[in-house]
Amino acid sequence: MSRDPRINAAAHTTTPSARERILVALSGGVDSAVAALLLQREGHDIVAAYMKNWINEDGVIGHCPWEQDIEDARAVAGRLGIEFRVVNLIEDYRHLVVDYLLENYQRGLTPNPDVMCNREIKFGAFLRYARAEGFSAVATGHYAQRVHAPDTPGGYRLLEGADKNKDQSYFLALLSGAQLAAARFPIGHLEKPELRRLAAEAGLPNAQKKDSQGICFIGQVKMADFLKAYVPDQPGPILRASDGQRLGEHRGLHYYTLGQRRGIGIPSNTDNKAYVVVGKRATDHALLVAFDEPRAPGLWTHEAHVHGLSFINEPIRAHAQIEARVRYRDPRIPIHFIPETNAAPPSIESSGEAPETHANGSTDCAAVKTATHPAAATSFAAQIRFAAPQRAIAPGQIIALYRGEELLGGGIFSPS
Ligand SMILES: Nc1ncnc2c1ncn2[C@@H]1O[C@H](COP(=O)(O)OP(=O)(O)OP(=O)(O)O)[C@@H](O)[C@H]1O
Repeated sequence: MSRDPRINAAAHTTTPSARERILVALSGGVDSAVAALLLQREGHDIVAAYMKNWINEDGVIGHCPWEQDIEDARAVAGRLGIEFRVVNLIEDYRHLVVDYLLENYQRGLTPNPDVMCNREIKFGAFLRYARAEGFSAVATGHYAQRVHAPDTPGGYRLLEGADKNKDQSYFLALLSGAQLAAARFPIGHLEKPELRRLAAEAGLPNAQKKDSQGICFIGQVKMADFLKAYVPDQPGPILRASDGQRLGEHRGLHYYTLGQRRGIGIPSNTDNKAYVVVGKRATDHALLVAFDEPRAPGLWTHEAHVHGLSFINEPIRAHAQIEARVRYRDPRIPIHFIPETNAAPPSIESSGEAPETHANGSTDCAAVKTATHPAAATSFAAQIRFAAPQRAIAPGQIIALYRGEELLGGGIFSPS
C-alpha cells in the first residue's frame, strides 16, 4: 500500500468499472492469459489479439519461437471461449522500434526497445488498431497498477506493480496520460505465485509456461548477433582513458556499452583489476577503457542531462526532489530534478495518439513516424542531480521518474 495519501484515496475510489469492449494483448505467456481471465470474470466484452511484431526474414539471428507463442495464445483464447486475432504490426515495429534501435546503436547510444515498444506499438499502433475496431481500451499483462485519480489532468495515476520483484513500471516510463487512460493492467495488483495459482485453477493451458525474456527477437538471441546482422562493423582503437595508450582494436563502438566489462578482449596486466568501458569518442572512433574502480574517469557521475521527457500527468516545471530508476530492476534513488527553462514542457497528450488510421484499421506509417517517432517525442529537457553517484549512466538509456511508488514519467539520458 502506498504511503502517499493522495494515491490511497484515489485507489479506494476505484469503483468496479462498467462493461467495456476491451482488446487484450495476448502474448502466449501466462501473465496476459490471466489478464484476459480477470477481465472476463469482471464481465467485460473481450477479444484477444497476438501482435506479430517481428519476422527474422533472413533467419540470420537465430530462432524466435513466435509460431509457438501464437499457438499458446490461441489455446488460451480457446479455453476462455473468446475470439482470437493475429494483428500484423511488422511494418510499424520495423519503423518505430527496430529503426530506433539500429539508429541509436549506430550513434553509439544505448537504446531501450522494450520502453519504445510500449509507447509506439502496444499503446501506439496496437491501440490505434483497437480504437478503429471499436474497442475502448487495450489490456496487457504488465505488472503495473492504474488507479483512478480525478484530481489529475489525465484522470489516472500509474503505480508500480504490487509484486515488487516483477514490477514493470520502468518499461512504461514514456507513456502519455492519454495512453494510460486507454490502458488496462488487470494483473498489476497480483503477486506472481498467486497469478500462477489462478491460471492453474482456471485450467489455462500455459499456467506453467516459463516467463519470457522481454521482446522476442532480443530475448531469444544475443544483442551482439542481432547487431552483427544489421550494422556493419566499423573498427577503431581501444585506448586507455588515463594516458591514451592503445591497447587493441574493437569491431565497432555499437557492440559496447558504458560500464561493460565482459567481451572487451583486453587482458588486464594487474591482479584483481579488470578493464571496463568508460567512454566512446566519435572523433577518432575510439573505445575508452579504464580499470573498474570508483576513480575511473567517466564511469561514475553525480549529474546527468535528460531530454525527450514526457509526463503522465502534470509536467514538473520547477526544481523538485523526486526519485528515479535508471535501469529496470535498479532500486529507486533520490534525485534533484532541475527543468530547463528554455524547453517547452510536453502536453499530457503529447505522444502515442497519432490520429492517422485508415478505414481498414491499418496505420499510415509515414504519418505515425512524423508524429510519434521516438526522436521527435518532446523537446522538454532537464538536469538530474543524483543524491549518490551513479555508475555507468549511458546516453540513450531511459530514466523513469517516481514520487514514491507513483511513476511520473520518464526521459532519455543525453550524450555529454
Ligand atoms: N506478441 C505479443 N502479442 C500480444 N501481446 C503481447 C505480445 N508481446 C507482449 N505482449 C503484451 O505485453 C505484455 C508485457 O510483455 P512482456 O514481453 O513483458 O511479457 P510478460 O511480462 O512475460 O507477459 P506474458 O506472460 O503475458 O508474456 C504481455 O503481458 C502482453 O499483454
